[in-house]
Amino acid sequence: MTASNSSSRPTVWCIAATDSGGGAGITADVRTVSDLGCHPCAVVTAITAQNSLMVSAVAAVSNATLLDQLNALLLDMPPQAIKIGLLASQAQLDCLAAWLAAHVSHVPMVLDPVLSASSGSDFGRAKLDFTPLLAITTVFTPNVAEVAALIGSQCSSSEQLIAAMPQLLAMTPAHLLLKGGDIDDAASAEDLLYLRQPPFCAAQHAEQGFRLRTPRIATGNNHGTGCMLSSAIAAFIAQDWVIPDAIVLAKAYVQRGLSESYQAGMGTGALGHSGMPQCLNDFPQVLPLQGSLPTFEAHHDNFAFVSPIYPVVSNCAQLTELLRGGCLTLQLRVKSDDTAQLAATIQQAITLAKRYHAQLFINDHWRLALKYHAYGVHLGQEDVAEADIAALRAAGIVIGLSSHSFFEALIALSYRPDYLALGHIFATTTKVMPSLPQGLTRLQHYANIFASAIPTVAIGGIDLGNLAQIRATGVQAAAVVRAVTNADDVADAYLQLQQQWLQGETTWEVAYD
Ligand SMILES: Cc1ncc(COP(=O)(O)OP(=O)(O)O)c(N)n1
Ligand SMILES: Cc1nc(C(=O)O)sc1CCOP(=O)(O)O
Ligand SMILES: [Mg+2]
Repeated sequence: MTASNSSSRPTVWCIAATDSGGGAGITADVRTVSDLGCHPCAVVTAITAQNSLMVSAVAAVSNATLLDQLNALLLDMPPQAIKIGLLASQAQLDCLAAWLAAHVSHVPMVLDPVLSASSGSDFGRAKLDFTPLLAITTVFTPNVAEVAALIGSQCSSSEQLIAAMPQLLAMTPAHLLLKGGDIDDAASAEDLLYLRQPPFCAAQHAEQGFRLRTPRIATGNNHGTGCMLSSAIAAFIAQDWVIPDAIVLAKAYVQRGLSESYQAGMGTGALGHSGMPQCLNDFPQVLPLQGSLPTFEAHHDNFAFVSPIYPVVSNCAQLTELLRGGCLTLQLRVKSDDTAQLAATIQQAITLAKRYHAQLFINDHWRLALKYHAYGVHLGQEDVAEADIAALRAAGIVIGLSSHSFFEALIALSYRPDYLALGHIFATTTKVMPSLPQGLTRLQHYANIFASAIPTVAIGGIDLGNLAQIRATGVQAAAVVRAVTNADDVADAYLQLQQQWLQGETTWEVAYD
């Protein structure tokens, strides 16, 4: 057995107060960060005397002691992400903000303002001015009571949280995660997310609000939920998940923590810590902030890829060769502004595919797919919001949707597609991608979580050399462009890939990047 490589654990600084009761504060942060595979460093801002029933004292550390801790860490253990929790005074907040701005302003910071705890404790900090910290914050996570204190008016409903957003956005360049768990709703809990433009994410989700909805877990043991959420976000950011993914993964982690919460003391008990989220049901639904999704008929429960190798081509000549070669799952992806030519090509392709009873997906052009009665459409995140999904459903057209992150996959699932594409796995020259290649380790996470709920297909940089590893993750299909279209004989290239996939069922093991 080999020891795990300590350098593979990113460092997360937790700047927060102790909780003598063990369920919240820096105790919860350190457990969370460690449980999620990062190394936690603990910078104590105050020592609290508390149990599961009450907070009886908060003793601030001096600014000198705070700076001693930070300077010691900076010398030896620079952070990949920082979580900031309870701060004891305005002087401490100002001192911390100045130090962070001077030394680590490039590091992503998650700020949980901790003015009011989910256990009901009020730390008496309602008058803190967070302005200096908010200028350098990456993700800001106030709850409803904290939003009320920040904007100086009543806030106890989702509508009031939405109304508060412009005022909060004016205070900070951070992404906002407004926690609605304390809003009175028996069935579900809903946080509101406002995304700026996160790095390595497509622009279509930037500067927009979303509802992150989870079923409410019936437990009174929720001490430290805000601490756990913010430190989990920091841990996932430190592991290079894009910010929307860090947020939905952290939400899933807290949801599981609530499911596995336990009584500790006579009052508000503590949360379970159960590692990387594994269960789709723990993830929030990602819904638009305004309006609602149209209600769709159920997706085609029995859709399956006939061919696990799914070539994506741009013309009818290659489509014909593939159909003759026995390929029964294909996509026509034509990027052209010539509308007459486009319509003719799509109509011809649909007619051809029907002759072979093939599953032909039309990329992007859902109106033409409807008009010419295609078997299926493949839509990107930018297409799906404006596509008439209800009309496609009513016409019996099978729908595949793209995703490039957990966040996008959750958006896609809210449209109830028939399959989910996971991209891009390896580097590709076929198209310019805003996202980074996901790699096999991440594909394995996606497959673990999504592949049992919906057929999945991996795409991006897949060829004969890496197909076996893709197959081993458990996705149901691999979509390929260049591996087929650049071959002299496209049908032969397809057959080799198909053969490799079918052979690989028992003989290959995944080797992670
Ligand atoms: C199987 C499959 N997966 C993903 C894509 C990408 O679709 P989209 O996001 O719509 O991007 P474009 O293909 O339109 O550039 C796909 N085409 N097929
Ligand atoms: C069209 C497309 N969509 C992607 C996604 O990630 O959504 S990657 C991609 C190109 C895949 O081409 P190749 O197999 O030549 O790398
Ligand atoms: Mg598209």
